[in-house]
Amino acid sequence: MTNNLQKKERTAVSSNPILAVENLSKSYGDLRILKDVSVAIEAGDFLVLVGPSGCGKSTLLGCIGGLTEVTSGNIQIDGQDVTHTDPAKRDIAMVFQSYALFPNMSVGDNIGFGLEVRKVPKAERDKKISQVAELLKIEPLLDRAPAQLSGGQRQRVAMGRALVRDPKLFLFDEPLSNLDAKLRVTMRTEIKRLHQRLNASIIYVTHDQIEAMTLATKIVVMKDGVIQQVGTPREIYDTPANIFVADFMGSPAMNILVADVTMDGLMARIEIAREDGQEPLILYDPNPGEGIASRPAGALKIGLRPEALTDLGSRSVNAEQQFDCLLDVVEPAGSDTFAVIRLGGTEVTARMHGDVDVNSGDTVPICFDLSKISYFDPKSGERL
Ligand SMILES: Nc1ncnc2c1ncn2[C@@H]1O[C@H](COP(=O)(O)OP(=O)(O)OP(=O)(O)O)[C@@H](O)[C@H]1O
Repeated sequence: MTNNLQKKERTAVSSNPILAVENLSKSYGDLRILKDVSVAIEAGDFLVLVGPSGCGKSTLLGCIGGLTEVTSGNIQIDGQDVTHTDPAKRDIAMVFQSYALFPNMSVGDNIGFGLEVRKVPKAERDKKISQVAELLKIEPLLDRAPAQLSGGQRQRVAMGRALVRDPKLFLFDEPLSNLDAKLRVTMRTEIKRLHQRLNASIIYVTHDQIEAMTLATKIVVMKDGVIQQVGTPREIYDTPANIFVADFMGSPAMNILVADVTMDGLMARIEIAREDGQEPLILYDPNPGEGIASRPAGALKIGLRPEALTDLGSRSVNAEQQFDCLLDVVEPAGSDTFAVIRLGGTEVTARMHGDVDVNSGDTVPICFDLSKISYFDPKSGERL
């Protein structure tokens, strides 16, 4: 049962997908880069592939785009098998990190190039170019050369070149990574707005988990060429499939600590060791779920997001689950203040309101909100 559930969580099954990748593997010699990857999206989905550097995101995108030949498996776009189809015949448009604009062509010609290659008549081409330029707010730039543009403007032109084609599928490979932090956030919002307006089907690669959370309708988390979890941003954040996902998605990361978990009536009693001979922390989870209720008592790993450890009076916390904790380090971050506490043999992060007056070395009451606690197998790291 658990295995089936996990399997279901790790593949996205869809009845009428615009893209379906089935059992895809890619190797270079003996090096297995993608291992039996299956994923599908509906038209209008914004799928973000996220994972650490080298996990195979770009390779997967390359296979979908036809730039990388697959070793085994199958790729369908809108019901057509394109596994071995030439990239130009897949009805997709790609936007890369490097933008790859033609330096000797004007912005307008860059945007229209794909249409010209497809022998679209000039009048129709010009109409589409100006529509896209209006959409991206780059009309005044159409006669300029790429060298005369800022990074953000180049990024828009690269997007314009993709948008003008109106393809079945857009592929984006880290399109914002060359931009400075502020512009990244602005462009992120613009891409999201564009997606909402056009309802385009997008596959987007990033190693930035905030970009993934903010843009995606569906996230695929990868590690070492294997899909770890497929889900909405909320599912991935609230119910990570394993400790890797829990740790990778969210900033600061989810606190993972060792605890002794026993059933006490219908509640789970969670005992967390403290340092310096202090009494252990005893917490109660009223809704531990069948997976925990039916397990023998023993040590588990539990996951609590920083916002589940908070100051009194903030958010909806149960004041009964409140303990004095020594704040090792306090890090004010404007709207939030983060505090590091030593618990369960590790350092955990509490997220407090930015206006609480606390300093490193203070001992203050911290409330534990267990409504979104995660339990993980201590050996495999899988969600229980
Ligand atoms: N042509 C190739 N020959 C051999 N190994 C390759 C080749 N292309 C990619 N790799 C390896 O495949 C793995 C996955 O690379 P890929 O670019 O897909 O990762 P990624 O998740 O997109 O990483 P990043 O976020 O750093 O771009 C890496 O270990 C890389 O070294």
